[in-house]
Parts: sequence; structure tokens; C-alpha cells
Amino acid sequence: MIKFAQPYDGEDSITFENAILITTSALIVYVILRLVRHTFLRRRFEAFARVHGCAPPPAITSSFLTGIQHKWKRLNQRGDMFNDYMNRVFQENGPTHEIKNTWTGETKAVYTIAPENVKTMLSTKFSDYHRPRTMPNALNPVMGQGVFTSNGEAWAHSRGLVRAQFSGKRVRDVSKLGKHMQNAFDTIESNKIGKDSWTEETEILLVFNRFTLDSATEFMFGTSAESHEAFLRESSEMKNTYKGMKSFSRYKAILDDFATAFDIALDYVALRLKLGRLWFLADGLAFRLACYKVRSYADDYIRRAVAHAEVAKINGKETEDDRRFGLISELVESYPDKVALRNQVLQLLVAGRDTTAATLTWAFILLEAHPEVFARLSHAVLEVFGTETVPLAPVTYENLRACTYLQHVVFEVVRLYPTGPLNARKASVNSILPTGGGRDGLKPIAVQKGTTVAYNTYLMHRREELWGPDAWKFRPARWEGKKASWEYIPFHGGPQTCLGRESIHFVCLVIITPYTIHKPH
Ligand code: HEM
Repeated sequence: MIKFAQPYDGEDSITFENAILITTSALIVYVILRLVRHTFLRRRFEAFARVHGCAPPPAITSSFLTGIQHKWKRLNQRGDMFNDYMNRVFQENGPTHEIKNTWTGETKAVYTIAPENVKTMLSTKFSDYHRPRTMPNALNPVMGQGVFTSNGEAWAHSRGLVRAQFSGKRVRDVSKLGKHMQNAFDTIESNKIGKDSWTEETEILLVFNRFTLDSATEFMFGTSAESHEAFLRESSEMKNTYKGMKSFSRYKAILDDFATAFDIALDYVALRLKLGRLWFLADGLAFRLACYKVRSYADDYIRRAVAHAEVAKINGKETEDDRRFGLISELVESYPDKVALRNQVLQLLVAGRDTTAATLTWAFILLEAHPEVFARLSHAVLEVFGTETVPLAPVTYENLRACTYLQHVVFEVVRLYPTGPLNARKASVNSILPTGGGRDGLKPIAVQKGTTVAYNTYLMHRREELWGPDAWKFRPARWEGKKASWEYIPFHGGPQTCLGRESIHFVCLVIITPYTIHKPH
């Protein structure tokens, strides 16, 4: 008989058999308690659904194996996952359906492209839902808690602190963008094959990633990361970015350069988001070094802003120079905890960088593919702003808004390519969504506490029932006289609506620059 170590009093302690027996009994009790709890909660939920006249939506069953298959497909998708795959699932199962576990019959998730349901989750019954853990899990090593990843009181507190900085003059001031825009166009120019000839192929997303990083860092820290200037200085062999580098030089590049570190950190974050519950698999030295570099970059500015604020306090009067650290100058007072301030600022950087760069890239791709829209836009822009030799109006926030067709082009770009194409919320309590249940899909559906409800913004923006038979086409003219509601949520909606939505005017500005050669005033 195998025995555990003897205690000093000579008594026999727990035998191996006993240990097995105790563990097995504990496990059985645990499973029984879980089953009882589960049955009780299920019954309560079913009664709740009955009382509210709900009917279940169409269901697709999925086992552990099909779940893995689905994840694999998502990770390896090369074409357009939304057009090729998800659209078919919605066509076959209706605008609201659920995924059930094959064996247990449990609802794993509800999928919807019904504006009424989205409105309920994000606005009418906002407190019934919360952000799932996917985002914090993915972002945590780069930055901890902040407005973009928190829920409940922590979120309300964070949002309250930063909201004030996103209204009024500061975000409407487009004058600081001129230099960064010029750099973006210089980069494209620098790829020219010969004088007055076509440029070589340029990866426009990389150009806009640098443009948005430089303008966003200037907005946040008061000083631009100047990633474009660095790019323009580098030799052509160096321009191949970190991706081609071998380990040691790659790690060195991460530690040397904020822009490289930021790119690597966000590449990992994107992969962690795609992996869902297996987020922890996307990790490694490159990621950790990138997180370290990004955090210490922000810490450095915060340290300087704090020191500057203290000196200003001693001097007793505020000067223009006291605002030289950008947004962080405004926030240092409100954040006694400087790690919390760093997290918040980095979250804003992440929220604004890729979203704006991707929107700009799609705008250029769509304009290139639609010469008729391009021609009409040129006309509209020249009519409002004039040319370099005969300028009619300065490029200001107000004038950009007044150029109606330009606004329509941008609305249409983010309709077809919203940068948050797939989003989700989790039910905090048993809750009701107004539509999707029963044979006709018109009955309300009940959502059990803990269930994820995913909403597919990309496909909702392309529903023919909502947008007409040309829903998949790029047609800015559709916006004439149109006021969109919950069928259009590129910037989300309700209390958690995007704080940077005014940044769409950056997009307008960059689009018009090639036409109106004169710089913003
Ligand atoms: C074209 C540009 C942009 C698009 C399409 C966009 C889209 C979105 C979307 C869909 C959300 C909701 C995410 C969620 O809660 O699940 C969001 C939230 C947010 N966005 Fe943007 N965004 C853009 C630019 C920006 C910029 C430039 C900033 C700031 C510098 C920013 C700051 C935020 C913040 C702070 C939130 C979280 C709001 C909250 O939870 O209270 N966004 N954005």
C-alpha cells in the first residue's frame, strides 16, 4: 500500500485510496451542485421568457469540434470572411439567430444584425449588458484598465474624466495636421520612379498608420512620434519595416523605436482578439518588449508633464506653455495614479490610431475604384475651397462640415467598411431583445444572464431591407436627405458611443488635400 509521509505522532495519515475517495466525492458533489444551480437558473430563465412572451430565434448547433473548426477558419481566412462566410450564415438563419451546443442544448451566443436589438443593448437597456472580457484580455499587457476596456462604475469614472477633452476647440482644430499630411504625401512622392512619373506601389495603410500615429501622439503628448520623418530619412533597405528582421535586430528595433513597438504590440493585440478565449497563445518576447517600450514612452511624457505642472503650481500662474504636453497636461490633475493615467492615454491612442488609418485607406481605395464619385467630389471640393491660386474658403472644421458631398463620401466609406465590423456585449442579467423570435422572427427573444450577443455591424450596414437593393454598392449620393438611425453605427451608439467620432473630419481633410493644395489655416 502506498502511504503519504508519516506525521510525527506516528498516527497513519490519509491513505492514497482515501485521498482518491475524498477527491472523487468532492468532484461529484461539485458537479451535482453545478447541475442543481444550472437547472434552477434555467427554469427561472424559462419562466422569465414565458412571462415576457418571448420565443427562441432560429438555432444552429455547434460542438466543441465545430467551434475549433470555426476558429481555425477565422484565423486562416484570406478572402473576405464577412462576404464569403458570415453573410451566408445570416442569409440561411435570419437576421437574429443563436448558436447552441450540440450536446447540452445550451445557447453559446446570439448573433444579430437587427437595429432594434442593437439599440436595446447599447442604449435602451444599456445596464443589462456589459463588454465581454475579450478586449481587456487582449490589451492588458500593453495597457491596463481604461475607458475602452472597463465596465460599470470604473468605465463611467474613466469616461467622465476624458469626455471633456473631446469636446470643443481641441478636437476641431485641424490646423496642426498640415505637417503630418505633408509628410504622408511626401512618402508617396518619395516612391516616384522618375520625375513627373507614376510612383511605385506604396502600401497606403502603412503611410496612414504613420500619419495617424504622428498626429495622435502630438494630440496626446504634445510632441509627435515623428514616425514619418524617420521613415523619410531611412534608406530604402530599411523601409521594409521590422517584419523582415531576424530576432536580435528585431528586438533592438522594438526597444529603439516607439512606432515599431506600437505596431508590434497592436499586431499581437489583433491576433489575441481573433483567438478569443485562447488569447493567451499570442504572446512572446517580441510582444512583451513592445509593451514595455510603449508603456515607458508614455511614462516618460507623463513624468515630464507632472514635473512641469508642479513648477507651474509653485509659480502660481498658468501660461500657454503649461499645455505643451497635449492631452496629458489636461489630465495630470485628475489622475493621482500615474499608471492609471498612462493606461488611459494609451487606450485613447489605440482607439484612435488604426480606426482612422483604416478608414482613410478604404476611402482612397473606394475613390480609386469609383472615378464617377471621384469626379463629383473634386467638383464639390473645388467649389467650396477653391484652388491654390484662387482660394475660396480656408480649410477649417466648419467648412469641412459644410462641404456636403465630402461628408457623404465619408459616411459611405464607414458604412461599407466600419472599423469595428464585429462587436459583442454580454448579458449581466436575464434580458429581452425586441425581435428575432418565433417562426416569423418578430417575437421578442430572451437572453440568459452570461450569454454573449454579437452584432455584426459590417453586415447590418449592408442589409438590403434597410439600405435598398444597392446596399453593397459605394454610392455616397444615397445620403442626400437621409438621416440614419440605429441601422448605422460606425461609431457605436448610446452611452458608450465613440469619443473620437469628430476625428472623421481628419479623414475629410486628408481626402481633400490633393485637390486643394493650400494648407489648413
Ligand atoms: C474613423 C475613426 C473611428 C471609428 C470608426 C471609431 C469607432 C469606435 C467604435 C465602434 C467604438 C465602440 C467600441 C465598443 O465599445 O465596443 C468606439 C469607442 C471609442 N472610441 Fe472610437 N472610433 C474612431 C476614432 C476614434 C478616435 C480618433 C478616438 C480618440 C482619440 C476614439 C476614441 C474612442 C473611445 C475612448 C471609445 C470608448 C468609449 C466608451 O467606451 O465610453 N475613437 N470607437
